[in-house]
Amino acid sequence: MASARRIVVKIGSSSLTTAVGGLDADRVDALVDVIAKVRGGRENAAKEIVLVSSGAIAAGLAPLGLAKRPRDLARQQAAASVGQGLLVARYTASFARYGVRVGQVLLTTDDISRRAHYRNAYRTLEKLLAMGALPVVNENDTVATDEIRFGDNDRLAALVAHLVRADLLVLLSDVDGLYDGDPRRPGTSRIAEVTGEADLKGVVIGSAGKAGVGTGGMVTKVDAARIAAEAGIPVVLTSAVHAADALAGRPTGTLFHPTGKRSANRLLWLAHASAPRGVLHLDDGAVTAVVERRTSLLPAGLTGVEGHFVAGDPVDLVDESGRTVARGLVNFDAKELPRLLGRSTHELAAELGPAYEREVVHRDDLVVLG
Ligand SMILES: Nc1ncnc2c1ncn2[C@@H]1O[C@H](COP(=O)(O)OP(=O)(O)O)[C@@H](O)[C@H]1O
Ligand SMILES: N[C@@H](CCC(=O)OP(=O)(O)O)C(=O)O
Repeated sequence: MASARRIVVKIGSSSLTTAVGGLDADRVDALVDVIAKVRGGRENAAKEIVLVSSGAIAAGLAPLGLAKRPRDLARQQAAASVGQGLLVARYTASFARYGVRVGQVLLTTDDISRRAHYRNAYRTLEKLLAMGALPVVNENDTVATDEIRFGDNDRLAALVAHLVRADLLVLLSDVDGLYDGDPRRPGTSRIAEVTGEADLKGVVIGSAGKAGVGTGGMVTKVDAARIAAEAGIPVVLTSAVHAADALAGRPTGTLFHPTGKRSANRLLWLAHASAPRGVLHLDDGAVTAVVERRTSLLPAGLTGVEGHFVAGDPVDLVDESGRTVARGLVNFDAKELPRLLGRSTHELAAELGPAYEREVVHRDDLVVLG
């Protein structure tokens, strides 16, 4: 852990805002102090840090005269629009004390779920790091709709950690780790290490805390930890006041050990990040081919199509009982598919032209779901 060179740090709204709402400059500065110290100087930084920071909506509430987080998306987006500017201005000024430049990166689900966008996001983050800047990432709340929102930055942080091939993910919250029950109740204790699902058995994982500005509570943090651990990335979940320990690799909070191999999950993002835009129904033969033989999905094995998607969108592949067996990026628009159902690629190529010889979903763009 101490040797981790590239670290993604995620900080929650509850750790950046004051009790009465609005951005807490002192808490931002305290976090920046810790990050700037472990990162090292502007030249030859000892560690590369990507900061995933929540707090845009929370920071925008007071300036817009809102007493609490609004329920409707439009006002949340207005608050995020005002707050994101304030948040990044604050980080920029605070990191400037150490001569460190900040680069704002706002991501939508598309940026993580579509391959071309994914590569683009990767390139930008890599370049910022290579140029010695510190990326500050958030969801692009102002343009995201309910359907396409991550909604929580915990999972976004796990996907960013996977995207930049981080050595460590640090989730900072207002609670110093995962507890075996809601820590607001007496008699619960902190879990120091999680090595796999068995350690989470019987743990009561609850929703957001008292501050009322966080979104996911512990549920999304544990989900995020699972995603990262599955991708081979260790995760430390602790409170913002223990950030220095977490970043230095000293024991603190809850450590989630990696459960998967680092390279084995090239399409991890597809399974976890994408809101499927449609459903492809497969016959038994196609299910066996895709799930067991890991082949591409051809039109011959398709029995039905649902949804309004275009080529490149993520879709679910379901078996005859309606169970989702895989997810993939489809090569056709929804409206092209009905006439192709159950037909062989040779037949289609002869009838409609060589463009119709392609797979419905290529095996390189498929993840089989357990
Ligand atoms: N089992 C648990 N262990 C730790 N915290 C929990 C648990 N169940 C619920 N929580 C609550 O989750 C809160 C953290 O979530 P949230 O407020 O969304 O944080 P953030 O803004 O940092 O993302 C904690 O303050 C805690 O009250
Ligand atoms: N993108 C939102 C944050 C969403 C979120 O996950 O918040 P939190 O639970 O505080 O980490 C914002 O900046 O307000």
